[in-house]
Amino acid sequence: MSHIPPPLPDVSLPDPAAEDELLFLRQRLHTLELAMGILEEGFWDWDLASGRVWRSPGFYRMLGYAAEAVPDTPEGFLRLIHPEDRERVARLFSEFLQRGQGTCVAEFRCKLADGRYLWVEDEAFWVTQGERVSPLRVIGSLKDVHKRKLAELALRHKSFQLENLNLQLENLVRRRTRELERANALLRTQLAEITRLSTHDSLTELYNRRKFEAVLADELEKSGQGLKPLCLLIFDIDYFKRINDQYGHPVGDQVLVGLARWVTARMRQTDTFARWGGEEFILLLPRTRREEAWGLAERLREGLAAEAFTQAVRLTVSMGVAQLRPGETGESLISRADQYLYQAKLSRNCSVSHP
Ligand SMILES: Nc1nc2c(ncn2[C@@H]2O[C@H](COP(=O)(O)OP(=O)(O)OP(=O)(O)O)[C@@H](O)[C@H]2O)c(=O)[nH]1
Repeated sequence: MSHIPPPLPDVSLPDPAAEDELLFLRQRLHTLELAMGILEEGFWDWDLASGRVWRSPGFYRMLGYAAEAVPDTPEGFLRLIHPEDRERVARLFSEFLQRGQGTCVAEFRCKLADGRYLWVEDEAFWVTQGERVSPLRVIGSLKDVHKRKLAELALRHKSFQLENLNLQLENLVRRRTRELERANALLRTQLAEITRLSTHDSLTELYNRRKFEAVLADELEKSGQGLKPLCLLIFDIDYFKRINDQYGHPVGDQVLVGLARWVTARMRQTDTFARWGGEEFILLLPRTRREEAWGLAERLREGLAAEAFTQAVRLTVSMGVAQLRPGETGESLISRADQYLYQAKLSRNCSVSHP
């Protein structure tokens, strides 16, 4: 190994004890020099008085330079530090020098002889000698931390990527949740609308025939199949076709809506009002005798005839009124009221009822 120095030449001293001590010291120094030659780590020793830096063989081996290729000054080494790290390291080192004691550790990239860069860790110490208070030298070690540093950087990069992915994922989840909430709200609205349409007439917003029949079945039960009075009133607008023909279908629609609102406003809470079809409407009057139902039919008929609907449209209605007979079915009750309506239609603008 060319870097291992030969032992120092023997120098004879007159005092045998001093000679023994010198021999012992020479051997230790030689051991130290051998160790320096073997160690992988690099060592350096800066003598502040001369300004020169000594570096160990391991130092040059690590960086691949011949000893004479790196000037033996701190600046000579500073030039090998990666430009992106140089200022930081120089600042750290200068602060350390100003402190005049302690240690300083820095990690940076160092340029190798083949042009590549190696991550190293440089640790510097102040050295005082003997009784002297002011330090004379600064020494340090240089370690190859390239693999560890690359793994650390790769890990940092991965964790950065992960954080980014996490953020993207969170954003995606937030966006999807918002979309789902919107879709759910839309579905709820649509479902409510479908439910409403299954029970309501879309033009007048009254109950439709289906819902009315369900209510009728309930009320039949409640009436004890006719033991308690229950009346049904069917009415139909007279000559409604003429209104459509004269004012147009949209006005006809508005008239139907106006009539529905007008009657609804005059109903009792227990009554059920529905559009039976076309310009035909139906009213269910629980706990109501035929005479009362008849009175109501007449009041509605007269009131409607006196009312001016949209575009001052005037109309009359014909009514059929029937009270549930004991044991009678809902179908039969409707059919009877319809027959009375048919009879009313013979003269129009009147109500017909039979016991
Ligand atoms: N605008 C509008 N017209 C409707 C609607 N449903 C049914 N009609 C109309 O109602 C009219 C019913 O005509 P008809 O059955 O001849 O009865 P009418 O003209 O009222 O005569 P009578 O009932 O015999 O007095 C038709 O012209 C239908 O087009 C609706 O939702 N909107």
